[in-house]
Amino acid sequence: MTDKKLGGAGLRGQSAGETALSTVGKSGSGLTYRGYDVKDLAENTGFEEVAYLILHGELPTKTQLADYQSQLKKMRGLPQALKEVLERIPANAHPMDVMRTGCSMLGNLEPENNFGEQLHVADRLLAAFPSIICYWYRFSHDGVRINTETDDDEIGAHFLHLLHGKTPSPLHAKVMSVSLILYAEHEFNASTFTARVCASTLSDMFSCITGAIGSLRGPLHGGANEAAMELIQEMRNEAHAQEVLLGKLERKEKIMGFGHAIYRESDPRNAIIKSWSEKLASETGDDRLYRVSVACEALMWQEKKLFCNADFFHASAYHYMGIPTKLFTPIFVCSRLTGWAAHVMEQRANNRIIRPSADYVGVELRPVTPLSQRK
Ligand SMILES: CC(=O)SCCNC(=O)CCNC(=O)[C@H](O)C(C)(C)COP(=O)(O)OP(=O)(O)OC[C@H]1O[C@@H](n2cnc3c(N)ncnc32)[C@H](O)[C@@H]1OP(=O)(O)O
Ligand SMILES: O=C([O-])CC(=O)C(=O)O
Repeated sequence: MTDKKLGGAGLRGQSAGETALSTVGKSGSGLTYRGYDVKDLAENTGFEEVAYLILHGELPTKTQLADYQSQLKKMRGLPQALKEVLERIPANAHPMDVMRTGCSMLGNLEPENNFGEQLHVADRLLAAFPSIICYWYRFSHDGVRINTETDDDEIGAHFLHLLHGKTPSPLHAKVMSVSLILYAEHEFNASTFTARVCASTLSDMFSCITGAIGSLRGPLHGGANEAAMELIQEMRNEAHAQEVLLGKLERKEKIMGFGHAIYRESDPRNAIIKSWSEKLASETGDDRLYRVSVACEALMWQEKKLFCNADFFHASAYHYMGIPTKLFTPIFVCSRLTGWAAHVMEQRANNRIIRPSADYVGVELRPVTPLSQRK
């Protein structure tokens, strides 16, 4: 991993624009949002404060935070037409497809009429995304039409409340808040870049976010937290974890939840979610998933110098809170929306259409053979 070549494929190592939103892997600070270290934010703030910071530029005062939370709480309801669409999506649909459709449908019902509405649209999506995914999940899996308007101040607690039908414990509410903070923003990652490319054509916010959801869906990006869960749930103990991983490495399979396009030695979000996963493991009294995850981390470093990215310990943490695996990546959407929307706004504020060039490697110029003569 240390002699990695930058540049070339995947635009790796090339700057594709400027941002004032975050730094990733800058020496001395693993990850910062608008100048604050993510560790500092995870220890000392809640997700709504971070969402406000990312979208507005500064942390809110106490009054601003209270106003923001009460404003978001009022925006959790879903229009009837959107609920009807969600009810028609089958239980075996991919939940990221549900998010994509839900976002797109809301854009039909409540379009962004002009860019002056961009912050309102971001807030609306922030409030509505947990409602969209949980309304669909509870209807398609449990046959119930839930009321999506809870009184929880925090989005993470609200999500768990909708999912489980009861107010979560303080520990679970805290872990959700931390998790949403960790996933909120990450510079020019694939999904954010998708949003910015879409924004650069002067498209609307819903289109930018819908496209970003599509990019996040893949297992090389946001989908890795679900893939990591599928990997660890089969592992009986540490020795079995080693055996499974060595077999995969031997077969040159990718291990989901490891490695990163930018970080070279560690992902600063990992230590944070790992420590919360450990707390959840001791709370539940079943630490198998945590232990096998730690064994995977050690083995991957020993064998390949590959480290856990943000997704790996999220798998066990979410599982310990009773969250179905298929909802892991949609939670990422509920958080990353803040980064996406802020990047869309930043792109719009100093826009030039994003249109790189390509190196042509196809056939030389040739004449068209008339259809009757083609073999
Ligand atoms: C929140 C997030 O989106 S974080 C990322 C989530 N994605 C994953 O966890 C999926 C697994 N990881 C990966 O596929 C990759 O590490 C990525 C997509 C994250 C980064 O890709 P790249 O920048 O191309 O990786 P990088 O250049 O560092 O890879 C170097 C070598 O390590 C290997 N490698 C990288 N990650 C892994 C992995 N998880 N398992 C096995 N081998 C790996 C690559 O195959 C590559 O070897 P090669 O040159 O022989 O093919
Ligand atoms: O930055 C990346 O390439 C992927 C990532 O970790 C994120 O989007 O959080």
